[in-house]
Amino acid sequence: MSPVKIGIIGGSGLYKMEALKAVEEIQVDTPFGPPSDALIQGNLDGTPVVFLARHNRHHTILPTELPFRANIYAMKSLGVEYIISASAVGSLKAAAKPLDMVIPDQFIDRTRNRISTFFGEGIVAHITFGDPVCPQLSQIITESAQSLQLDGIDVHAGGTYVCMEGPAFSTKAESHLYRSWDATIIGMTNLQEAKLAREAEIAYATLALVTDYDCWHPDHDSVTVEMVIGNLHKNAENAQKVVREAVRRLSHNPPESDAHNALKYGILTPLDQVPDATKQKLQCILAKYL
Ligand SMILES: CSC[C@H]1O[C@H](OP(=O)(O)O)[C@H](O)[C@@H]1O
Ligand SMILES: Nc1ncnc2[nH]cnc12
Repeated sequence: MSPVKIGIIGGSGLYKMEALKAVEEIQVDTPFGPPSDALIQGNLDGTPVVFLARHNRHHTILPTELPFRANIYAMKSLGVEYIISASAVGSLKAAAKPLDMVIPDQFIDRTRNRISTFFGEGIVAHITFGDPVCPQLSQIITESAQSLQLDGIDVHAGGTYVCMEGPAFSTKAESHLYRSWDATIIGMTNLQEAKLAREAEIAYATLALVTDYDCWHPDHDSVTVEMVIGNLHKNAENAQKVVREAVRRLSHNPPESDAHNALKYGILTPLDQVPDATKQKLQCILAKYL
C-alpha cells in the first residue's frame, strides 16, 4: 500500500467511516502517549486514508482531555499530509441553521491551559497562524459539500470558529459576546488540532456540521446534549458523503499548501543546540530539517 497521505478526524457522532475498505487497526505509540483510539487505515474508493475517532469510538474522552499532540503525531508518523476534520458545532448566526455545514477560515481561542505546541524542551519554533486552516483544502471541502446539493442544507464557505474549553456549554452572556465578535460557530476541539497540524506541516481544514443554535437564539431552546444528538446522526451521514467526495478530489489533485513548509523559517534554535532527546522525540516532525 502506498503511504497514507490523507487523514480524517471524526468528531462527535462520526466514529467510523462506513465506506472504508480493507481496514487495518493500527495502535500507534507516540512520545506524547497513545492517541484517542487506534488509527483505522484503509481505502476510500481506492484512496488510502487513515481515520481517527477524536473522542475514541466509544466517546470516552472529554475535549479538555483529548491527546491532541499524540493524535497529530500519530497521523504524521503514518505519512499524513492532509487532515480533514469533521466536527459538531453550535451556530452563532441565524443564517447557519442546524444541519448546515460551515467550512471555517478563522479561530478564536477560548480554551485554557491546553498544550498546543510540540516545541519546548530545548527547541523554540513559531509558526505563522494568521490563516489557521489550509485555504486549498478548505476549498476542496467546500466544493465537495456544494457539489452534493444536499436537500435543505446550506454550505457556508468561511467563518470564525470559537474554540471553548467546555465541557459545559456557554452562558448566554458568552454566546452574545461571541456574536458581538462576529463569530460564526462554536465548538471545543479544533483550535489545538489546527495549530499542531501546522507545526507538523500537515495541511488541516474543518468541515463543521451545525447541531444547534447554542443558547443565544430567542426562538430556540438552549443547546442540550439531547438536541445535539438529535442532529448528530444526520450530520454524520452527510459528513461521510462530503469527506468521501473531498478525498476523491484531493487524491486526483493534491494541492500545494504553505502548511507543508510551515517550519521552514519557524525554528529559531540552531539545530546543533537542540538536545538529542528532543530531536529524537520530534524526529518525525523535524526529519526534513535534521
Ligand atoms: C457532543 S456536543 C459537544 C462536543 O461536540 C463537538 O466535538 P467534535 O468537535 O469532536 O465534533 C464539540 O467540540 C464538543 O466537544
Ligand atoms: N453549542 C455548542 N457549543 C460548543 N460545542 C458544541 N458542539 C455542538 N454544539 C455546541
